[in-house]
Amino acid sequence: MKYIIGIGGVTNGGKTTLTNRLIKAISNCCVVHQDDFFKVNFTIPPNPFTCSLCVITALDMEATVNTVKGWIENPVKFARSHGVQVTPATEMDDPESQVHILIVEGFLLYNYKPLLEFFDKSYYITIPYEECKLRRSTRQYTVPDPPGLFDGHVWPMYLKHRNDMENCGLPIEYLDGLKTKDEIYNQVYEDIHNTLLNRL
Ligand SMILES: Nc1ncnc2c1ncn2[C@@H]1O[C@H](COP(=O)(O)OP(=O)(O)O)[C@@H](O)[C@H]1O
Ligand SMILES: NC(=O)c1ccc[n+]([C@@H]2O[C@H](COP(=O)(O)O)[C@@H](O)[C@H]2O)c1
Repeated sequence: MKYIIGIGGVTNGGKTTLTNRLIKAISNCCVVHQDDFFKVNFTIPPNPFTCSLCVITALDMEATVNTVKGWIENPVKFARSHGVQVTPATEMDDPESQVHILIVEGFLLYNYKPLLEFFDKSYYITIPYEECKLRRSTRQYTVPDPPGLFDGHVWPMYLKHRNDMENCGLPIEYLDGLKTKDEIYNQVYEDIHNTLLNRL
């Protein structure tokens, strides 16, 4: 069995934090980080007024989809090539009975149609404006945000994409990013167990 879980959400909502805890706790679990598919030149500081950083065209989404397809084709090979240990299958095991999970994590997961069909679960972390601005102001990106980027580009783009996403047709499960890291992790871990892993 193969399941793909989306952890989407606002920048600095806690996607990476949650993902890192889940991959440690779940066996045979690989991850794809959308941030690894940026095709933007990060040596130039973004201009708050002409910035095109937080948009889908800043990302190589085709490559993201191909990476997901690579995992679907052979999760064991994918795991090995990404340094993830897989539980050894015995000769008696039916290969289909082994569970493999892929987490796809990123801020624009549900805004690219060709990716949508792959998700078995679609989580989305939200935090309010003030908290997001505060967390982003202390985050160390390759190129620091220039003054005005958050209000001029990052937050308006988030609102636009979130609005667009609501019509994507997926049953999105919203997570309150103001809860503690433990609370969010426990909520998602239990939900994954109850809805996916206990199906077997
Ligand atoms: N539930 C939480 N409560 C408070 N701070 C959090 C929580 N989750 C994450 N953080 C903090 O917010 C910042 C961004 O977290 P991160 O997981 O990198 O977010 P994202 O991947 O969504 O951009 C980090 O400093 C992290 O420690
Ligand atoms: N300035 C940089 O070096 C840089 C690099 C990669 C992503 N980003 C930002 O990261 C955000 C998405 O990633 P997070 O959801 O992990 O914050 C986007 O808002 C984008 O602006 C910035």
